[in-house]
Amino acid sequence: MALNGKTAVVTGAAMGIGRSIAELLLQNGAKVAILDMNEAAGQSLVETLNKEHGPDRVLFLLCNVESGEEIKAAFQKTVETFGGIDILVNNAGIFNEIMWEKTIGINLAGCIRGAYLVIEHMNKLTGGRGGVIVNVASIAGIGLLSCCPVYTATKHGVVGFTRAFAAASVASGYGIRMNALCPGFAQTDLFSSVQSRLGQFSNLAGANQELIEKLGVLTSAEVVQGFLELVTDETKNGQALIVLPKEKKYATFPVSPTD
Ligand SMILES: NC(=O)C1=CN([C@@H]2O[C@H](COP(=O)(O)OP(=O)(O)OC[C@H]3O[C@@H](n4cnc5c(N)ncnc54)[C@H](O)[C@@H]3O)[C@@H](O)[C@H]2O)C=CC1
Ligand SMILES: CC/C=C\C[C@H](O)/C=C/C=C\C=C\C=C\C(=O)[C@@H](O)C/C=C\CCC(=O)O
Repeated sequence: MALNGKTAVVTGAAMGIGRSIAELLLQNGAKVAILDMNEAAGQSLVETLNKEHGPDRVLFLLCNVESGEEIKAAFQKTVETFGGIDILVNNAGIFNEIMWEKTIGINLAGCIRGAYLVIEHMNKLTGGRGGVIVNVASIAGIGLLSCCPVYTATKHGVVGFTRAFAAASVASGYGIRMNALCPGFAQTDLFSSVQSRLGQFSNLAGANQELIEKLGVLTSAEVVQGFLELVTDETKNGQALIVLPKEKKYATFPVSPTD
């Protein structure tokens, strides 16, 4: 899929990894709707991006991905403004083992909510032109982080949802691809606040620090290397792309646990 002239929606894009994804899409000729619950940061980013990329290519929409109504309204506004939705990036996420139900509601349910609500705009069976969804998971969606079982569970959930949705979309003829981006640690506000948001297993903060030192820390700009491949390469569907400071690789899964 060539990006020039396409429309993308990126959740949680006012800062961090989502912001870098929105910037990359704009640099490649797409129009971008930035959805976020941080209005001040979102508005300020749009002003900056309008100056860099010219007017009428970027839109900020206040949206909490915990609300299906707000996501639905944001998608509708995007369609009215840009004429459709070709790309959805479910990026909004939090790290909070204390408020663990909220973590599930945003990281996993938010991603499912976005995907199910964008189907009506993309589904080829109902007049849509198809599209691609990228879910920002984590390598905690492939391996484990013992200091944060809930965060790990949400990201494993996102990877499982991605693989099953991708297969279901092919089997149903929707024309919608879905892939997961699985970065290691990245220097963002979420990463900086981890220590204060560990809950039940905050005693394992030291082990986590050792893992951070072993794996290294990415910049947001490095994280999004590989993102373009998941969007543009039409052969990529149901894939989980791991991004670490020194390598990028696709996760491999057993064909079937019963084989
Ligand atoms: N920073 C890291 O080490 C890694 C982060 N990730 C994932 O990347 C994604 C982005 O994380 P970061 O950029 O690090 O976080 P961040 O905290 O820097 O940015 C997150 C953005 O999402 C927005 N947001 C949070 N909750 C929201 C909600 N309910 N509705 C709408 N917007 C909401 C925030 O306002 C913020 O603009 C998350 O899904 C995270 O789990 C994955 C791997 C590594
Ligand atoms: C603390 C969370 C910070 C940012 C969130 C984020 O999504 C980043 C995750 C980055 C790393 C995930 C690491 C996964 C590691 C593995 O897969 C394990 O196999 C590594 C082996 C042992 C770790 C044991 C432990 O966690 O104590």
